[in-house]
Amino acid sequence: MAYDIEITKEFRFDAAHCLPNMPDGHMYRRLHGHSFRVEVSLDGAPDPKLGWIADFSEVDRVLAGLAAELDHTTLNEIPGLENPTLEVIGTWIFERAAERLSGVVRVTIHRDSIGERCTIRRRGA
Ligand SMILES: Nc1nc2c(c(=O)[nH]1)N=C([C@H](O)[C@H](O)COP(=O)(O)OP(=O)(O)OP(=O)(O)O)CN2
Ligand SMILES: [Zn+2]
Repeated sequence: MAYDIEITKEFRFDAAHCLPNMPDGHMYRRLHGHSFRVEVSLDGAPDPKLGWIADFSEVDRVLAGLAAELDHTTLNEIPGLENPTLEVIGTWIFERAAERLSGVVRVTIHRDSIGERCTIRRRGA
Protein backbone atom coordinates (compact mmCIF):
# COMPACT_ATOMS: atom_id res chain seq x y z
CA MET A 1 0.00 0.00 0.00
CA ALA A 2 1.30 3.49 -0.85
CA TYR A 3 0.46 6.56 1.19
CA ASP A 4 0.75 10.32 0.79
CA ILE A 5 2.22 11.61 4.05
CA GLU A 6 2.34 15.23 5.16
CA ILE A 7 3.69 16.82 8.33
CA THR A 8 2.70 20.27 9.60
CA LYS A 9 4.30 22.66 12.07
CA GLU A 10 2.78 25.91 13.32
CA PHE A 11 4.18 29.20 14.44
CA ARG A 12 2.56 32.41 15.60
CA PHE A 13 3.39 36.07 15.44
CA ASP A 14 1.79 39.41 16.23
CA ALA A 15 2.35 42.37 13.96
CA ALA A 16 1.05 45.73 12.84
CA HIS A 17 0.17 46.59 9.27
CA CYS A 18 -1.84 48.82 7.01
CA LEU A 19 -3.06 48.28 3.45
CA PRO A 20 -1.71 51.29 1.52
CA ASN A 21 -3.46 50.49 -1.77
CA MET A 22 -6.95 50.93 -0.31
CA PRO A 23 -8.75 54.20 -1.18
CA ASP A 24 -8.00 57.38 0.78
CA GLY A 25 -9.85 57.37 4.10
CA HIS A 26 -10.46 53.59 4.15
CA MET A 27 -9.99 52.13 7.63
CA TYR A 28 -7.55 49.46 6.39
CA ARG A 29 -5.10 52.25 5.43
CA ARG A 30 -4.73 53.07 9.11
CA LEU A 31 -2.09 51.22 11.11
CA HIS A 32 -3.64 48.36 13.10
CA GLY A 33 -2.56 44.97 14.44
CA HIS A 34 -3.38 41.28 14.19
CA SER A 35 -2.30 37.97 15.72
CA PHE A 36 -1.32 35.50 13.01
CA ARG A 37 -1.01 31.70 13.13
CA VAL A 38 0.88 29.99 10.31
CA GLU A 39 0.90 26.29 9.36
CA VAL A 40 3.73 25.05 7.15
CA SER A 41 3.28 21.58 5.61
CA LEU A 42 5.93 19.31 4.10
CA ASP A 43 5.36 16.13 2.17
CA GLY A 44 7.63 13.39 0.95
CA ALA A 45 8.55 9.81 1.64
CA PRO A 46 9.67 9.18 5.22
CA ASP A 47 13.35 8.27 5.47
CA PRO A 48 13.32 4.45 5.74
CA LYS A 49 15.68 4.36 8.71
CA LEU A 50 14.66 7.50 10.64
CA GLY A 51 10.96 7.06 9.86
CA TRP A 52 10.30 10.76 9.23
CA ILE A 53 9.93 13.22 6.36
CA ALA A 54 11.88 15.83 8.32
CA ASP A 55 12.83 16.25 11.95
CA PHE A 56 10.25 18.56 13.55
CA SER A 57 13.04 20.17 15.56
CA GLU A 58 14.78 21.23 12.32
CA VAL A 59 11.47 22.53 10.92
CA ASP A 60 10.92 24.40 14.18
CA ARG A 61 14.38 25.99 13.98
CA VAL A 62 13.62 27.39 10.51
CA LEU A 63 10.12 28.58 11.43
CA ALA A 64 11.37 30.22 14.64
CA GLY A 65 13.74 32.25 12.45
CA LEU A 66 10.85 33.39 10.25
CA ALA A 67 8.72 34.19 13.31
CA ALA A 68 11.55 36.31 14.69
CA GLU A 69 11.69 38.30 11.42
CA LEU A 70 7.94 39.04 11.60
CA ASP A 71 6.97 39.22 15.28
CA HIS A 72 6.25 42.68 16.74
CA THR A 73 7.14 44.44 13.51
CA THR A 74 5.30 46.78 11.22
CA LEU A 75 5.00 44.37 8.30
CA ASN A 76 4.92 47.14 5.67
CA GLU A 77 8.56 47.97 6.52
CA ILE A 78 9.80 44.47 5.54
CA PRO A 79 11.02 44.14 1.92
CA GLY A 80 8.37 42.23 -0.04
CA LEU A 81 5.61 43.06 2.46
CA GLU A 82 4.87 46.62 1.39
CA ASN A 83 1.19 45.62 0.87
CA PRO A 84 0.84 42.95 3.59
CA THR A 85 -2.40 41.14 2.88
CA LEU A 86 -2.74 37.54 4.08
CA GLU A 87 -2.08 36.48 0.48
CA VAL A 88 1.18 38.46 0.28
CA ILE A 89 2.40 37.50 3.78
CA GLY A 90 1.60 33.82 3.17
CA THR A 91 3.46 33.80 -0.15
CA TRP A 92 6.44 35.57 1.46
CA ILE A 93 6.54 32.86 4.16
CA PHE A 94 6.13 30.04 1.60
CA GLU A 95 9.09 31.29 -0.46
CA ARG A 96 11.38 31.58 2.57
CA ALA A 97 10.32 28.29 4.14
CA ALA A 98 10.82 26.48 0.79
CA GLU A 99 14.33 27.96 0.43
CA ARG A 100 15.30 26.54 3.83
CA LEU A 101 13.38 23.25 4.00
CA SER A 102 12.76 20.59 1.37
CA GLY A 103 9.25 19.32 0.70
CA VAL A 104 7.26 22.47 1.57
CA VAL A 105 3.89 22.05 -0.21
CA ARG A 106 1.49 24.34 1.63
CA VAL A 107 1.39 27.36 3.89
CA THR A 108 -1.83 28.45 5.58
CA ILE A 109 -1.91 31.74 7.42
CA HIS A 110 -4.77 32.28 9.87
CA ARG A 111 -6.24 35.27 11.67
CA ASP A 112 -8.15 33.15 14.16
CA SER A 113 -9.81 36.03 16.00
CA ILE A 114 -11.77 36.98 12.89
CA GLY A 115 -12.05 33.55 11.25
CA GLU A 116 -9.90 34.34 8.23
CA ARG A 117 -7.24 32.25 6.54
CA CYS A 118 -5.37 32.01 3.27
CA THR A 119 -3.66 28.91 1.84
CA ILE A 120 -0.70 29.05 -0.55
CA ARG A 121 0.35 26.12 -2.75
CA ARG A 122 2.58 26.11 -5.80
CA ARG A 123 0.50 26.18 -8.98
CA GLY A 124 0.33 22.73 -10.56
CA ALA A 125 1.58 21.02 -7.41
N1 LIG B 1 -8.53 38.81 0.97
C1 LIG B 1 -8.17 39.64 1.99
N2 LIG B 1 -9.05 40.53 2.47
C2 LIG B 1 -8.70 41.33 3.49
C3 LIG B 1 -7.41 41.22 4.05
C4 LIG B 1 -6.51 40.27 3.51
O1 LIG B 1 -5.37 40.13 3.97
N3 LIG B 1 -6.93 39.52 2.50
N4 LIG B 1 -7.08 42.02 5.09
C5 LIG B 1 -7.89 42.90 5.61
C6 LIG B 1 -7.43 43.74 6.74
O2 LIG B 1 -6.16 43.32 7.22
C7 LIG B 1 -8.38 43.85 7.89
O3 LIG B 1 -7.74 44.52 8.97
C8 LIG B 1 -8.82 42.48 8.39
O4 LIG B 1 -9.80 42.64 9.35
P1 LIG B 1 -11.36 42.55 9.01
O5 LIG B 1 -11.63 41.34 8.19
O6 LIG B 1 -11.82 43.81 8.41
O7 LIG B 1 -11.97 42.42 10.35
P2 LIG B 1 -12.01 43.53 11.44
O8 LIG B 1 -11.35 44.77 10.96
O9 LIG B 1 -13.39 43.59 11.87
O10 LIG B 1 -11.07 42.86 12.51
P3 LIG B 1 -11.04 43.18 14.03
O11 LIG B 1 -9.67 42.72 14.44
O12 LIG B 1 -12.13 42.36 14.65
O13 LIG B 1 -11.26 44.65 14.18
C9 LIG B 1 -9.23 43.09 5.07
N5 LIG B 1 -9.56 42.23 3.98
ZN1 LIG C 1 -5.49 44.20 8.93
